[in-house]
Amino acid sequence: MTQSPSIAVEFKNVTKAFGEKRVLNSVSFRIEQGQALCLLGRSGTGKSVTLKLIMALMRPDSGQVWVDQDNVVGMNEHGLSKVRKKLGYLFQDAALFDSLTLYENLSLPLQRLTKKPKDEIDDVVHRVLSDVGLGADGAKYPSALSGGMKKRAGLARALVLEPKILLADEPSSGLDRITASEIDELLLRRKAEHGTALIVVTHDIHGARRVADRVGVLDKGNLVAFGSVAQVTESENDVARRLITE
Ligand SMILES: Nc1ncnc2c1ncn2[C@@H]1O[C@H](COP(=O)(O)OP(=O)(O)OP(=O)(O)O)[C@@H](O)[C@H]1O
Repeated sequence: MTQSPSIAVEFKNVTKAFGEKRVLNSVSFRIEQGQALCLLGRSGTGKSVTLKLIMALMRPDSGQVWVDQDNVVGMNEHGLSKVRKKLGYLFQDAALFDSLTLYENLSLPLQRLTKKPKDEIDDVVHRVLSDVGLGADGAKYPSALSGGMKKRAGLARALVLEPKILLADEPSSGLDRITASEIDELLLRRKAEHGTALIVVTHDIHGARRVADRVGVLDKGNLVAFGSVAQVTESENDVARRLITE
């Protein structure tokens, strides 16, 4: 089976349970290349599980998970490592090695996963660091960074391999409103300048309203609303409407 070339991520009737608890119940949605999806929902509704299914860190019980041109369900490790090169992840804790400088944290994946020579790696790392406003901070260790700087460093780490699709799990959690807006700006700029698709799990409705082309609301295992901010604001589903207009 082939997939439309413009698809970034598509779920087709994805179901996932842990024991008796059905976390996702036949969930289907599609996000195109260059679009931003914000996933909203109360705590424990399967938002992080959705990201893990996209990364193929988990398998669904049934259904298909398409990433770009491939259904990752049932794919072997060789295929998955190719697909994962298209994905960047911004984790809640930024996932930086504390014993390495920022520069070393960013150059490591380039050394491991590409054949780029050292001077090219230097160029890429400097460019990505300055893209996120940390151009002068490459020699610092993560412990010397503020919360907002750490998030930006995590974003730089996620972008250094130039992914087509960026997954972000609560990129603005723990940040003040202004710093959170700066992260949103960086995400939007990445989308505009590189056509990167964004899938952002967030509790920050303010940010979601600015960033999202599409909003998906998960509740009790179901995708209860999916559409533009305006469409979800008019949704017949109470939870979705309340979440987006909070
Ligand atoms: N590996 C696992 N084993 C068992 N249960 C799990 C596992 N991963 C997630 N769950 C359960 O699945 C449900 C959804 O978890 P998930 O982390 O996706 O929630 P979430 O919507 O991201 O919540 P939050 O907003 O609090 O981060 C929770 O009940 C969680 O306990």
